[in-house]
Amino acid sequence: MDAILNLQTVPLGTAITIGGPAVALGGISLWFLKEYVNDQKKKSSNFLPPLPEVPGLPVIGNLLQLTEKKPHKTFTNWAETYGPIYSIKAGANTIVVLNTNELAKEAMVTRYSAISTRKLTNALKILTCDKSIVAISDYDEFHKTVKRHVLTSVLGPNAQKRHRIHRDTLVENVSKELHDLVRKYPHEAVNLRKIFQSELFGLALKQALGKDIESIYVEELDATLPREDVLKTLVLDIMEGAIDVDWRDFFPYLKWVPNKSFENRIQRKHLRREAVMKALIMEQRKRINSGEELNSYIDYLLSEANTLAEKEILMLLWEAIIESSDTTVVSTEWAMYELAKDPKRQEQLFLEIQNVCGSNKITEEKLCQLPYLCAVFHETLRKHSPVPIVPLRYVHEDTQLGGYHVPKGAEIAINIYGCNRDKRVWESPEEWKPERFLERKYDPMELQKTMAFGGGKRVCAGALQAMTITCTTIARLIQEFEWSLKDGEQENVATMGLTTHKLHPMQANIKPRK
Ligand code: HEM
Repeated sequence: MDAILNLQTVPLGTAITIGGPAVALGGISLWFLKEYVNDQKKKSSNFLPPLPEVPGLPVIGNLLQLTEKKPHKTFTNWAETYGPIYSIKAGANTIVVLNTNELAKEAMVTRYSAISTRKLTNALKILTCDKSIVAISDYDEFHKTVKRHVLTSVLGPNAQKRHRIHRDTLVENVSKELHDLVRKYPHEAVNLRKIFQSELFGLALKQALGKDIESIYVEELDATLPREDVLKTLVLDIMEGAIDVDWRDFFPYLKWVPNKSFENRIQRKHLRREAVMKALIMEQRKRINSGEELNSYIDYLLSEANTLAEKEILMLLWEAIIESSDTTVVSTEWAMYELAKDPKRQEQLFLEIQNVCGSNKITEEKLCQLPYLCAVFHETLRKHSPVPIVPLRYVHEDTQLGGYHVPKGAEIAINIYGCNRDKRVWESPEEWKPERFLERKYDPMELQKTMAFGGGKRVCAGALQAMTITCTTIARLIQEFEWSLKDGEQENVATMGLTTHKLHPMQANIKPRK
C-alpha cells in the first residue's frame, strides 16, 4: 500500500527510469517464484496415489471393450466397479474418466489451468481446421477473441434479443406445418424432427448470414444445391465425420503409415463444406457491398473482426450454423417423446400453460412463469444429455483430481451422461420425472441445473438460445396438439452419433386441441 502511495509522489520521469530495472528484478523473482510453485505442485501431486485402472490388453488397452460406440454408457457401468474416477488405455493413450458432478467441477474449474487444451483426433483436426472454432480451441487469445465475437453478435443476451424475430418465426412455422400435415393426412403419424430440424437450420442461416436460402450455386462444385443438400453438407455429414475413427489416433507412433481411405473420406466432407460456405459467404458479401445491412454474424465479423483471416471467418460462421442446428433438435425431440409417452405429465404441462397464457399463444416473456415447462426441459437434458461426453481435454502439466495424481500427457473425459445418472445425486435416475426440478432449491430460470451444459470457463455459450427455443417450441406444441406415440415407438430409445440423437426419429400421433 505504502509503495503505491509513494509512487504517486515520484515525478513521472524518475518513475520510468527506475521502472526498468525494477520490472526486470520483479520479473526475475516472479520467474523463480513460478518455478518454485510449479515444482511444489508437481511434488505434491506426485505423492498422491495413482488412479484406479480398468484392466485391458497389452498394446490395445481397453479398445476392444469400447467397440459399441456408446462410450458414455460403458464409462458409467465401469464407474460401478472402479469408482467415480479411473483411467483407461485407448491404445497408447491414457484417458482419465470422470463420472460425478464434484469431479467434473474440479476439472472444469479448480484444475482448469492444467487441462485447458485439447489433443484432437485426426478427423477433428481436419474438420475444425486445427481448432479454428470457439468450442474446440485451446484457452488462448484466439479463443477469448472469438468467444467475445460470438457472444456479442449471436449468443449473448442482447444479441439474442435482436434475433428474437427468427425464433418467433421458427415456432410459428413449425406449428403451421404440423397443422397442414394433420389436415392432409389425419391418420398418419408425424416426424417432428424433419420439420423442426429444417426450421432450426433456417434460423441458424439467418443468425449467421442474415438470410435463409432455397438453393445455392456452388462454383467449385459447378452445381446448384437445394437447401436439404446444404443442410446435409454443413451439418449432418460433419457430425458423422466427427466420430469417424482413424486407428492411428490410438497409436501415434504409427502415424507415418498411410490411411488413405480415412483421409479421403474426411477431406471430401471438409472440402465440400468449405466450397458451400464460400458460396454462401460470397452471396452475402454482394449484399453487404450493395449497401444492404442485416443484423447477422457475417455483417458483424466483416466490419468488426479485422484481425481474423478469411478462413477463420468461414469457420466461425460455419460453427454458428452447425451448433444452432444440432443439439436443440436432440433436446426438443426427446422432450416431446417423453411427453407423448406420459399423458398425465403432458396434461399437467398443458394446464400450467393454459393457466398462464389462457387462449394466447405462448411467448418467451411467459417462460419465467412456467416452472413445470422449465422442469421438463432440464429433466430431458438430464436423462438424455445431448452432449454425453465433453470433447476430451489434454493434461498439459501434472495435476490432481479427486485426490489422485494425474500425469501430464493424459486426456480427460468428463462423462456428463454418467454425472446426470449418478444414483447418489438423482433418485431413480433412469426415470423421467420433471417434478424433481420443482423443489425449492432450483431457481426456475437457472440454466445450470445439471451438468448438461458443462461448466467453468468453457460452459456452453448457446445455453440461453437452446433453452428459449426448446421451451417455447415444446409449449406451443402442447398448447395446440395432444401427443401420443405411434404403436411400437415406446421401445425406440436407441441413440446415434456424437450428440445423442434418437436413432429412429420419433413417430407421433397428434390431435389438434379444440
Ligand atoms: C441443449 C443444447 C446444448 C447442449 C446440451 C450443449 C452442451 C455444451 C457443452 C457440454 C459444452 C461444453 C464443452 C466443453 O466444456 O468443452 C458446450 C460448449 C459450447 N456450446 Fe453448447 N450445447 C447446447 C446448445 C448450444 C447451442 C444452441 C449453441 C450455439 C448456437 C452452442 C454453442 C456452444 C459453444 C460456442 C460452446 C463453446 C464454449 C467455449 O468453449 O467457451 N451450444 N455446449
